[in-house]
Formats: sequence, C-alpha cells, structure tokens
Amino acid sequence: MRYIVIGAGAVGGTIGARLFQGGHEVLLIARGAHYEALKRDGLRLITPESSETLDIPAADGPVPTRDDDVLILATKSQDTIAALDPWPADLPVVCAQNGVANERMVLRRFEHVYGMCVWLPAQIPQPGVIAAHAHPYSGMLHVGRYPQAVDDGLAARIADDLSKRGLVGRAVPDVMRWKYAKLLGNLGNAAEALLGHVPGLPEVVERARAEARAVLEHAGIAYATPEEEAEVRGHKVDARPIEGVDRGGGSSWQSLARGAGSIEADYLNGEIVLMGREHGLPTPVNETLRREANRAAREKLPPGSMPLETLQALIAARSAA
Ligand SMILES: NC(=O)C1=CN([C@@H]2O[C@H](COP(=O)(O)OP(=O)(O)OC[C@H]3O[C@@H](n4cnc5c(N)ncnc54)[C@H](OP(=O)(O)O)[C@@H]3O)[C@@H](O)[C@H]2O)C=CC1
Ligand SMILES: CC(C)(CO)C(=O)C(=O)O
Repeated sequence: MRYIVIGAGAVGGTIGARLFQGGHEVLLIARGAHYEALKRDGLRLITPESSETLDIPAADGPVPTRDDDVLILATKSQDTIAALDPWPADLPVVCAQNGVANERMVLRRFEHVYGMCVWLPAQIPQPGVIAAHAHPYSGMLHVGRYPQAVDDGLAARIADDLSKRGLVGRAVPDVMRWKYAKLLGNLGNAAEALLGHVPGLPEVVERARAEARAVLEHAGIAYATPEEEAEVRGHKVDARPIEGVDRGGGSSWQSLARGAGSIEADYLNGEIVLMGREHGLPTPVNETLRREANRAAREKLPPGSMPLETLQALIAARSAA
C-alpha cells in the first residue's frame, strides 16, 4: 500500500514522516516553497527529542496512481475540494483534518471515505521542516469508515501502519463521535488566533463550547465523553516545547502568523453556527468568532491583534441583535 499525503504540512508532514519511518511507501504532495524545500532537501522532522532528515518522495501535483494507493487528505478544510479535485475518485480518502464537514464534502465524489480524528500538535517552522510537538508519541489518530462503520479492514490496517513508529493509531466504528468531541476543543482555535494568550481567553473559549454543547444536544449528536478521552490524555499528545522552535499557537493561529489569507473558522465555529441555524438556536459567540477570524485572515492581521474588550463587545452586540 502506498500512502499519498495531500497537503504535507504540519499534520500531513508528521503523518507522512512517521509512516515513512515505519517502513511504508509514502508520497508527499505539497506546493510552493515548502514543496521546493522537500524536493531539494528532504523532510526534516523535529520533535522534542530528535531531528532527522527523511528522503521522502514529493510531488507538487497529481501523479499516476495505483490500485493500492490511499489518499491521506491533510489540508485545511477550506482547501479540501480543490486539493482532491485532480485525484481519481475510486481511491480511498482519509480526512486527517479537524472539523466534521470534510468527510461529507468528499463523499460527493469519492465512494470510500474515512474520517481521522487528529490529536497531533505540529507546525511548519520553515519550508521543508515539520515540528511535531508531542512526545513520546507525536499524536493519536482515531480512524474509521464514513458515514457508517464498514469492516473492510482498511481502517484497522491504517491504524496498525500508523502505530509502527511515533504515533498511536486506533480503528473505531464511530469516528465522527470522536471528531465532534475534537470539534468542541477546536472552537478555541479562532479565539486563540484573534486574542493571543490573554488571561480572558479561556472564558471566551468556554462560552463558545457551552453554546456548541447546547446545539449538539439539541441536534441529538453524540460525541466522545471526557472519560473516553482519558486514553488520549494518557498518551500526552499535547504540545511540548522544542528547543529553537517557537510554537505560538494552534493551527488557526499558525494561519494568521503565516499571513495565509484564509482560516478554517467556517468549518470549526462555523459548523456550530450552521447547526444552530438549522435548529433555531442562537450562537452569537461562535458567529462572532467565525466572522472576526475570517476578517483577520482576509486582512492578513497577525495573531493576537484583537483586544479582549473588542471581542466581548462584538459578542454582546451579536447576542442583543
Ligand atoms: N497543526 C496542528 O497542530 C493541527 C492541525 N489539525 C488539522 O489538520 C488539518 C491540516 O492542518 P495543518 O497541518 O495545521 O495545516 P498546514 O497549513 O500546516 O498544512 C496544510 C498544507 O496543505 C497545503 N495545501 C493546501 N492545498 C493544497 C493543494 N491543493 N495541493 C497541495 N498542497 C496543498 C498547504 O499549502 P499552503 O500553505 O500553500 O496553503 C499546507 O502546506 C486542519 O484541518 C487542521 O485543523 C489537527 C490537529 C492539530
Ligand atoms: C488541539 C490543537 C490546538 C492541537 O494543536 C489543534 O487541533 C489545532 O491546532 O488545530
């Protein structure tokens, strides 16, 4: 089996590197300066304990495919459709992304779709370099068929392959339940990106999560419980410092820091806004975070550019509207 990692950035680069170290055939798909560096110098994987350069094949677009290829999609959600467009629809696709919208988007064109719940803090400190901040495992990955559990053996095989080196893979029958739980966590991404690490951040994040829990409950959507998540916490897949690498924040923070011009908020806070609208529930906190994060990305503002009081006032105005 060959793993083709589409969007070999922070998450895709780590997964590709760990699979490659585990002895699997891997092809990284990247673009721009990151692709040029991967092609020229190989992928440098830095962890809290080690730094290793890996000579993993890379391409900057689609290649002739084989029957035993598996596509691991690791772009931001807003890039899902464009990134998959050139690839043949008969290949299995694993959505190694946050949010809960990608699998359904992908299922429109691809028949064999798998979700992956990604607990894996990482970043691209410079082109060609991936910093994987958790240790001793770089991450924990729950994987399962979407929309329903079909025991075709592939999820179990992928979980085994991931577990060979530096990652914990788990095949599960209910991957979206895990992804909804992770979505609750990622509602803090936009707030962190907008505010930076100010003392008022946890309170804003908790308000966004409380709003989301009410929406999920109303919609009858189950998500993994904190008790179930204990195994994830047990593997300590939270970010640790790496000497010489500054990890300012999570993936949305990184989008602003890079001046990427887009951010994933429509698929994180925006998912709660969408469900709130479908079920007639107000979601002013998530709505404000979604809108303001998009504006900050569009205007290429750096992380932490919004004062807490400004955000609180915008949320209050939205709540009163
Ligand atoms: N970073 C983290 O710690 C974590 C991230 N996640 C989730 O994982 C997913 C990926 O995030 P992350 O790894 O941070 O994102 P990154 O931006 O680091 O990596 C995504 C990569 O995909 C590239 N890309 C986008 N479109 C294409 C395309 N059409 N062809 C080739 N390459 C493409 C991007 O290039 P370019 O920069 O040019 O756009 C970028 O290099 C997101 O859903 C995120 O929420 C989950 C857990 C932790
Ligand atoms: C949980 C967290 C913050 C881990 O890095 C993440 O999922 C992200 O950065 O998007």
